[in-house]
Amino acid sequence: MAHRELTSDVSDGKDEWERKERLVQVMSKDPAFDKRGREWMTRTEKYSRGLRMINRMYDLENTLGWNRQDTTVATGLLDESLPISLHVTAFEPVFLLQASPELLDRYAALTATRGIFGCYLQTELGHGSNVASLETTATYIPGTKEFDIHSPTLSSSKWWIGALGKTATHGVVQAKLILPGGEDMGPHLFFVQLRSLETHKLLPGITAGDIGPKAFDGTPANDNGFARFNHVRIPKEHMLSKFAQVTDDGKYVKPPHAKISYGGVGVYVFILPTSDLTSPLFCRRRCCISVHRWLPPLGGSQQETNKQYNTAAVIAIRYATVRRQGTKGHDGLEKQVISYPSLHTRLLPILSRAYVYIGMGRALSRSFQTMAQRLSTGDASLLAELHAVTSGLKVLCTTSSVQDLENARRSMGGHGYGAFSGIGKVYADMVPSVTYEGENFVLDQQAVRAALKAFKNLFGDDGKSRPSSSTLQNLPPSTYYLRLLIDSKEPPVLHDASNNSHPPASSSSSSWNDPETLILLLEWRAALLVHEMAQTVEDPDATIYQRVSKGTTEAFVARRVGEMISGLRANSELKKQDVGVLGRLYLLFLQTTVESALSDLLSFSLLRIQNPSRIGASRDPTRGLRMAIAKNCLALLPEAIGLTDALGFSDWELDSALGVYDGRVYQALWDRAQLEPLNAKEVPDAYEVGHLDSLLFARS
Ligand SMILES: Cc1cc2nc3c(=O)[nH]c(=O)nc-3n(C[C@H](O)[C@H](O)[C@H](O)COP(=O)(O)OP(=O)(O)OC[C@H]3O[C@@H](n4cnc5c(N)ncnc54)[C@H](O)[C@@H]3O)c2cc1C
Repeated sequence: MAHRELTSDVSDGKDEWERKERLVQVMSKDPAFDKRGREWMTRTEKYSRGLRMINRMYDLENTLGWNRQDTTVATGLLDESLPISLHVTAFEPVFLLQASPELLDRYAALTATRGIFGCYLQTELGHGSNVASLETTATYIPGTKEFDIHSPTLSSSKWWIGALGKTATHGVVQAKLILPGGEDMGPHLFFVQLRSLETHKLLPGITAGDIGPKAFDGTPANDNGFARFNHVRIPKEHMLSKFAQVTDDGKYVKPPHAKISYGGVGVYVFILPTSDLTSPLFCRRRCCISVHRWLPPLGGSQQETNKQYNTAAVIAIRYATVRRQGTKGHDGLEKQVISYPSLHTRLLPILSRAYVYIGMGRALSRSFQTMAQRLSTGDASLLAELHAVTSGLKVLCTTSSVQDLENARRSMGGHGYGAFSGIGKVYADMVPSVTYEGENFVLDQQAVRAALKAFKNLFGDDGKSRPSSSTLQNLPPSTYYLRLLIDSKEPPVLHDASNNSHPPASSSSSSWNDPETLILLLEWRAALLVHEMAQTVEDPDATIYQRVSKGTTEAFVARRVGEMISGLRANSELKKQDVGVLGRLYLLFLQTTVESALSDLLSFSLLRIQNPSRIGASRDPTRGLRMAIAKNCLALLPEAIGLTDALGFSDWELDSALGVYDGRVYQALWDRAQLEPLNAKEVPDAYEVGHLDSLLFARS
């Protein structure tokens, strides 16, 4: 595989690839970004190191003349969650898009130059997903034209807020707006100064700090924090009032549209009236930010995001290729562990997902651009579609990446458990992604709600209406699968899954290698799941929400993968051989997605038992699929290293003894173990002070 051409393709073009190479050259040699020895640092040292890295990055921006995109990519190259990311991805966009012109005049420039450093304070000790029940209050006082920000209870303490613990000087606070007459208008956003710009001390009335270490010691350089407000006064202008406002005498001014939404560059912020806080729309801002982080090219390049996912594939496949274990062959060498089917059938699907999510990011990026253009002309018609898509994708991407990281780690045996494998740290940092920016099980409900709404729009509340042909033609990508439920002759009859006219799959081996068959199967599964949900919505079974969310999102993704496969043929930048390899990889994605959907496919009788009357033959209707996966993995095996190299990681970025480019993993492990502080002294201090001494003595 000619991975250089592919690298450029994966990196969103040659220019992006060259940008990344240029930045890696600089950063990997700069002592500020030296990763050696960080395993031994305390939490406090890691936090300080994080701040040093941010400072150095902006020094480099100035001295080397980096543009904003260079700095964004450089930030993405750092494999650490740093307080700056909250300033850039959460605080700044919300502030810029929702602050009044007067507030922008005073603070926009300071925000851009980090004269002030922000965080986003929504979650409280007592409430996360249920934003409508947040307790922090912002009471308007007409006499002084101020808001009084107050935390009335312990459970109203802001909690989990990234960069709040020790770093941020300002924050956007989500608080219930209380009018002078005591009327509660529900959560609104307020711009609050937290710390002095001279001394960095907390302002009067504010109690704040770091919430402490996180599970698996994840994101140690990020100071997720708590805060309580004791009647803190802020000027009236500090309400983020581009849309909803309060008049000087304390009257509420509603946003101009019932569900006003606003799109910005890179991150999309959606503002809703308070009555909508629990509606599906409320989640938009959060899930779109998630997708921004999770689907690579949305921010402009592959380097800045999602590399955690790709990291798992690269490290595990490189290691499995050099690791030998088992009986010796004719060449006198033990087998490469990647040659074991139980290993490569685990790892190659991870690689296929890494590639597919890069392509998905690109597709979604284009959709966001279209939406932004339409929004600028007042056309909000794409919002609901993108909301549906991003809700489901956030769940799908984060859930699968966390699982894949752990699978990749386990594939490396004992060495996978060592910190030097590089995967444990990534896992620890990534595992909360299933919780923040929309808890996945809560977001499932958003995806389901959107699917049910589309179903009802087509078939009516009773499921008996017949959609017009123009409605069908205009089905958006997120619900394209619903077309399958239409019987053109006898409207609105839904196909019976046992009807011979469908489903599309016969289980011959060729059909399992046909992308269109696999896509259709996934679309049928989505359509039947949504139909099932619509019939049983009053009495849902234990897992229907998760299955509908997953099923509909996977149908959407599968159709996009079909487009990626067609697009390969038209891609003149790629060599013919690479087109073939990528086609196989995408096919593997579809095959393994179908395999993971088998319980649904079998539930809906979408697969028929083979040779029902023949004794001695396989009766398993899924065997053909699993055989096709096994063969496809074998065919891809020689390409695995080329495909991982094409993801374009340097050793500095990976920071993994097991994933080193030259394959000298034992040397790398050995060298790193020598750095262990316990090894600094032949006889440890514990012996000198008597602990070890008495332990050994007791044994003898
Ligand atoms: C690393 C990290 C960084 C974060 N950074 C920030 C930040 O910068 N700013 C900020 O404001 N917040 C931040 N958060 C908080 C985050 O947004 C919340 O944790 C998240 O919204 C989930 O809320 P919760 O933790 O209260 O969980 P809960 O809402 O209490 O959920 C607990 C369980 O209940 C289930 N559940 C809840 N509601 C429903 C429902 N309606 N239906 C079915 N099941 C339900 C959930 O699925 C979950 O299993 C961060 C969190 C983490 C872990």
